[in-house]
Amino acid sequence: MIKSLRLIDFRCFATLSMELRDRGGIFIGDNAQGKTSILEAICVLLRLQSPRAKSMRPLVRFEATGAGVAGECWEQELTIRYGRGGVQLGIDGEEVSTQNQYLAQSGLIVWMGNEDIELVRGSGGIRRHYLDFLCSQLDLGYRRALSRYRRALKARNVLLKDPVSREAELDAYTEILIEHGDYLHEVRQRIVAMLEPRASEAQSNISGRDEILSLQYVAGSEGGMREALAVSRESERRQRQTLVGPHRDDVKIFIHGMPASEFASEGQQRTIALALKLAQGEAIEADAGKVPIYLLDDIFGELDPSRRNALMAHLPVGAQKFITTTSVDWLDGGWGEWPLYRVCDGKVSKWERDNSVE
Ligand SMILES: Nc1ncnc2c1ncn2[C@@H]1O[C@H](COP(=O)(O)OP(=O)(O)OP(=O)(O)O)[C@@H](O)[C@H]1O
Repeated sequence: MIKSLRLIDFRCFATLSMELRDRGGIFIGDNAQGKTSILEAICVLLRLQSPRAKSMRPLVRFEATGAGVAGECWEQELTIRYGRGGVQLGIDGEEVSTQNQYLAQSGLIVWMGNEDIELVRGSGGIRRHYLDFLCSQLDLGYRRALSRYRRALKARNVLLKDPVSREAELDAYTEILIEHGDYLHEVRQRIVAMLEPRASEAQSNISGRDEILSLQYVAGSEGGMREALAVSRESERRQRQTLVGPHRDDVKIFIHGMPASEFASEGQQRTIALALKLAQGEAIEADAGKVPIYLLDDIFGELDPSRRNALMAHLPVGAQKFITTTSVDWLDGGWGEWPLYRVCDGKVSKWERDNSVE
């Protein structure tokens, strides 16, 4: 659970300091007021990663030179400072030297956003990103393996493009790809196997129908990295790039045995995306033994009332959940027990219930 959040020069917030409740809360406001930025800050604080920025730089308030995020999470004080000297991480006032050390203690999350529909109809890269975010929360070695794999892949592709053959160097990078590629493959395969039954059940629950969802992990390195690289050696020389490995993995999604990207309606695709995220939360709980925090960024507008209510009913009761929305009308008066906040122009105040029909 996150008990408090403090921001300095983060996105549109010059400063923000707020206590958070165990249940979570609903942040209500017009567009471009700062709602998503609050959820983003929680995501950064817990996972050192923003769902919409590749680096920390865009998170710094326009006029400022650095940004800070801090909060009490699972009884520890987490701090992140970002400025000219880079990123500084702290837990309970002690500086933490590596991101992995910080992430091992920080906390787990599920992010749900409007763009999640791309999990179903977008490219394989989007599904790999979804898997990477989940796998790195469940496997401590995953992030390191992924970053070493990516670096070796990049270097190897440069060598393959070089007209001068540099076999010894190529072989050295091949070994790194094999070591980390097989590791990534094993973790992804295990996690997809955990996801499938959970996603399938969530799909039936949210749709309220017998919609059969199935997943298939398609490895980009059939038969293991060493064999796959040996088989593709001639083709990769011709095409001048590494053709096999986890960077080519995908997760195929089927509804009633048919590819969901081609056969599912938009509403079904949104439901599948939600089911994948609910499955993510359950997999985290089963594997890590911790209930993740759920961050739901403005997803209710696109769902019909029955799917909205089904989603609310299937979010784990004991989990802390933070939701952003432009209006609470869809809650249908069911907001009685939710802490409600108004977000306006980079400031947060208590939502006055009398305003709820604005
Ligand atoms: N680095 C930054 N510094 C200052 N302001 C920023 C920065 N990055 C984004 N903003 C601005 O912060 C404001 C709030 O953005 P945010 O995405 O949090 O809004 P929101 O309330 O979630 O809006 P919506 O409902 O449209 O999703 C926007 O006006 C955005 O342009």
